[in-house]
Amino acid sequence: MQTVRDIDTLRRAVAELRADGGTIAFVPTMGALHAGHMALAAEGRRRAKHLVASIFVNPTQFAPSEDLSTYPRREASDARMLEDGGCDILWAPDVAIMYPEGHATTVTVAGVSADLDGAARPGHFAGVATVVAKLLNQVQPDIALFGEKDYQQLAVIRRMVIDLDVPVEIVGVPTQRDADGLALSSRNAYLTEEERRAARALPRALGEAAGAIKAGGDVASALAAARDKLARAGFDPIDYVELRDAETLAPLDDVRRPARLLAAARIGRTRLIDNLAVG
Ligand SMILES: Nc1ncnc2c1ncn2[C@@H]1O[C@H](COP(=O)(O)OP(=O)(O)OP(=O)(O)O)[C@@H](O)[C@H]1O
Ligand SMILES: CC(C)(CO)[C@@H](O)C(=O)[O-]
Ligand code: BAL
Repeated sequence: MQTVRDIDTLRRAVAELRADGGTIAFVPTMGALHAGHMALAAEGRRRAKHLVASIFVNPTQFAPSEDLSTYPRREASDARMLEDGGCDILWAPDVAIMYPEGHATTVTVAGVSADLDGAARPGHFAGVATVVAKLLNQVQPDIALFGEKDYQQLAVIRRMVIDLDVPVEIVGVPTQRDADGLALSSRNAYLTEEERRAARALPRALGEAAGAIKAGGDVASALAAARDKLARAGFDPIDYVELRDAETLAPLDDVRRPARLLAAARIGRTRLIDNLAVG
């Protein structure tokens, strides 16, 4: 695996892969890799001949009050994991390469970015959409893989790629979970042992709400019960627990269309998100 830190070298390395024939899969990450990221890499390898991954902790998607300065960084062990996962190129630019002096363009995706995490983290999805647009232009892959764990992010990127006519196929990969159901996330590393135990309530609350809704129960009561369970487990604040259209993320109060339960809540200093298909 070749680790690349500037755009000219990246373009040459990608051209060499192209010359070898076959398709290129791309997995963008912020590093601190775990089995969730490696599931994206494995799916990329299944679908394409070559694999490119990026590690870039993108400052523009963090609000000033967020955890940019403490976000886990461990590039050496990440690189070993990617190499073992069959990655050909690790694209690891620094901030001055991604956002050189004079950089002035922002991509905003209206509608699907507006609420949920868009409301809780103002500016977050503009930061994500801008850096993903840049990463896709830099790497120019055939397919790019994103986790369903960040479900709204996946919906924003799908919309952006359609709207900007980006010639790439976006592939969503199911959420990888620990044995007790908690979605794998780099931010789980912030949890104390006690918080980690309490955090199980998040997938369980969503599972119970999904079960109740599928059984024909009242949606508002199922969401209220989920919020209640999270509060009893010590989550505070609970940013949202919502039932949404699985594609547009528009609010829903029944499951006549494919629906998704989405939640975000804080336990101690750690904000966790999760989501589940309903029906
Ligand atoms: N548990 C998971 N299952 C599947 N995909 C995942 C999982 N966790 C992260 N991903 C995906 O990996 C990609 C990179 O995510 P990122 O580097 O932000 O990791 P993360 O664990 O989500 O970190 P964070 O704690 O910041 O949310 C994204 O497409 C994300 O959806
Ligand atoms: C897609 C992404 C790499 C953009 O910075 C990030 O939001 C992430 O890791 O999910
Ligand atoms: N996992 C999405 C990136 C973020 O939370 O900033």
